[in-house]
Amino acid sequence: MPAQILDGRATAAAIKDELAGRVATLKAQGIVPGLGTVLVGEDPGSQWYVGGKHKDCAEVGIQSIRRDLPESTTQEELLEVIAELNANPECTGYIVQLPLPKHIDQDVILEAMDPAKDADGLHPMNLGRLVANVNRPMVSPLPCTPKGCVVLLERNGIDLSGKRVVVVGRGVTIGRPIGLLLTRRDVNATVVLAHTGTVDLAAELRRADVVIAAAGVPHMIKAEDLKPGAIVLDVGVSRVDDGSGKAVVTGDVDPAAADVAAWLSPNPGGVGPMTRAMLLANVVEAAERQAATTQVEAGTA
Ligand SMILES: Nc1nc(=O)c2c([nH]1)NC[C@@H]1CN(c3ccc(C(=O)N[C@@H](CCC(=O)O)C(=O)O)cc3)C=[N+]21
Repeated sequence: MPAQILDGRATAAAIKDELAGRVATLKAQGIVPGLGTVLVGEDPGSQWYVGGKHKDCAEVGIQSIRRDLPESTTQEELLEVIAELNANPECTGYIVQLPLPKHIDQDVILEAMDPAKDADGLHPMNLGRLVANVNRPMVSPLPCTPKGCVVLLERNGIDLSGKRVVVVGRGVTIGRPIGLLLTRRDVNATVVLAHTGTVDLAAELRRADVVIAAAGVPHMIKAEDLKPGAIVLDVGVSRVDDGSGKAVVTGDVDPAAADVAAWLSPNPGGVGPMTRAMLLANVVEAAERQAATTQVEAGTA
């Protein structure tokens, strides 16, 4: 029996409907959530992602603020834009689209953001709160892609308690943080973090109840490496030539995995839309935190 599909588009659409209601509640309290995006350079993929975020915002009633800067922007100039968004009251949360050009130090930029406005959950303070396990919606944001993976499984009724999860890839946006979410008591999975230095990845994959493929290597996860009945999340995104000179989005998982897995998140159509929905959720949560603080200060809580 072919794998059941973890439909990220449908799950994200349901979440966006719920968020639209929360945005309306905030607006009734006089708070308008606003997402800022900072894009440096002209990479078509990055431009497409940023455009998508603004469309998503419009759909749920979040205002959006866009800062598109040329490739030649210096680190100092970018830091000025960060300072402006930190101070801008209309911007309740923002993201800096990654990757940044090579002449800019990503860590310096992320650290300069106001952690309370970090819609991606990638500020070192917020990642630190995740490590310290003090990270709850009313405290600070979670990174969007890891959160999107966990919510996609949850909303499809998949319980990870006691399951052996193999994460492939150690990048900061997914591979590194996701194990911290999956090993919380409320999720309760056991996690192996595999990477390019892993000896015999196939052996690790064969023992995995759940595979989270986030390496960014097209079709590296083969059907024959999977345990029959595995749950497979295809997170990696690559753009490859389809043979006619057209670039198509390709995941890390060979499509033949659908014959072996019990559940499969397709790519596109799986974790990507969930990442976008979680960004919106982070913006709404940040505005809700702001609303709660304002009420406490006004003595109306
Ligand atoms: N600061 C920052 N935050 C990010 O969250 C971030 C980033 N930088 N840099 C790039 C990666 C990648 N990423 C995706 C978001 C949505 C889809 C997505 O929605 N994809 C659709 C369509 C794919 C297509 O057709 O191109 C899908 O999977 O169905 C994919 C990938 C966010 N990232």
